[in-house]
Amino acid sequence: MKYISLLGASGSIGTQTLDVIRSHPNEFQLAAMSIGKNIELAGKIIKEFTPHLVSVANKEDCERLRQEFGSKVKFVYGEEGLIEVATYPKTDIVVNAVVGSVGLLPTLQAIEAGKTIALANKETLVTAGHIVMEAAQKRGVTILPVDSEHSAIFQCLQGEKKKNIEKIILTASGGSFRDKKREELQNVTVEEALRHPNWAMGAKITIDSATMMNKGLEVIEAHWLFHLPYEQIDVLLHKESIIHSMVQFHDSSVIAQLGTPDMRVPIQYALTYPDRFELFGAKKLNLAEVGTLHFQKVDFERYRCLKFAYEAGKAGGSLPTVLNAANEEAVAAFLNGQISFLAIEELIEQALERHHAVKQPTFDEIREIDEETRRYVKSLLI
Ligand SMILES: NC(=O)C1=CN([C@@H]2O[C@H](COP(=O)(O)OP(=O)(O)OC[C@H]3O[C@@H](n4cnc5c(N)ncnc54)[C@H](OP(=O)(O)O)[C@@H]3O)[C@@H](O)[C@H]2O)C=CC1
Ligand SMILES: CC(=O)[C@@H](O)[C@H](O)COP(=O)(O)O
Ligand SMILES: [Mn+2]
Repeated sequence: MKYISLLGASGSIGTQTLDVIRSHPNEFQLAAMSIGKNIELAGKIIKEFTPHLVSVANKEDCERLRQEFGSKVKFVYGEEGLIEVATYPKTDIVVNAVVGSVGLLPTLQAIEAGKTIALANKETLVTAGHIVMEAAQKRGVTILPVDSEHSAIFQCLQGEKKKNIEKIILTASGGSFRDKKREELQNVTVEEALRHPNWAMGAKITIDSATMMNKGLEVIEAHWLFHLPYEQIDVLLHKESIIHSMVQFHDSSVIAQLGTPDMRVPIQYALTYPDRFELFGAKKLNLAEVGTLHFQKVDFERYRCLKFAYEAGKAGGSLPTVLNAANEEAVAAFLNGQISFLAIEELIEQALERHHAVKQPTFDEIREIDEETRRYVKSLLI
């Protein structure tokens, strides 16, 4: 039996992780979980999975749940609550499926506690990759990728030597506006931006896919996970999201991982690794039915956020922290109807341009820069 702590249980990755746990009751048990504000769903999950420990975002919701469930479950809240879930003694694997850089501290604490990490929360590695990877290495902790592209690369690299890699190729769907030219993006709506062609995901990542910042964050995530320089990380447009990513080796052989778009595959792989279990209800890939796959070079002027991410990643230091924090605030402002779609990239560009980079930021410096960047972007909205 593997005991699981699930951070972000009420989200898109969180609920799909619960699907995986539900279908393998003899292998997995939900020991602890966190949700943000979705108390109604929290109640349902508690009744079905009976975790021992539950964290919510605020004190009021924590009190409400205590009254409803009594002392059968321990309820905690806020950042301390997230840390308690991430370090729960009985837990073997922490699935980090919260959205945003709020995932950083619980990840670091889980590493300190020696937990295996199944990481969906890409913002953690973008904002503080050097700290997270160093901590994991020192503590001998494994970080298993959940993001579909990184899981694909991880699967392609099983049994391979790093020295033989020519490059990795992250595939990108192009997001909701992949068929639109840049000049057609002036007046696009939130509703249109939230219609991803291939994946049903949380709101923030769906907007990131539309701006292609998602791919930018993934490039930085791949740099840290696979210890590769940015020159060995390529992005290729592939609108069907059937090839989840590929590795090209020096002998010119290319290994790809394919499948119908279903996040339960990489989630389950992280939980069963190095084994594989049956994935109940999965739609098996039938290439004869699919017929044709499409590929296209990325235009960095069309997708400026991807360019910013490569630049910030290569420059390193505190720039990825600024990129991430500015993006989180800009996307939230777009989702709230405060700014236009194209203003997202303008705000990020402004935040990056004014920042005086710190070379090897400490955890405290990252926190400070993250908060300061958010204040700056918010000040531009007024
Ligand atoms: N969805 C997908 O298919 C994929 C997602 N990812 C990555 O996985 C992560 C999660 O994405 P996704 O599941 O789509 O996101 P969702 O928005 O669907 O879910 C986010 C989860 O985080 C919780 N949460 C949000 N803010 C806070 C906070 N301040 N404190 C504590 N909990 C919080 C939410 O709680 P509540 O809703 O209760 O408020 C929810 O449980 C992201 O980093 C994303 O980039 C990567 C690959 C694919
Ligand atoms: C499912 C997943 O991993 C997402 O990150 C997905 O990659 C989004 O698709 P695009 O960013 O390629 O549009
Ligand atoms: Mn992805």
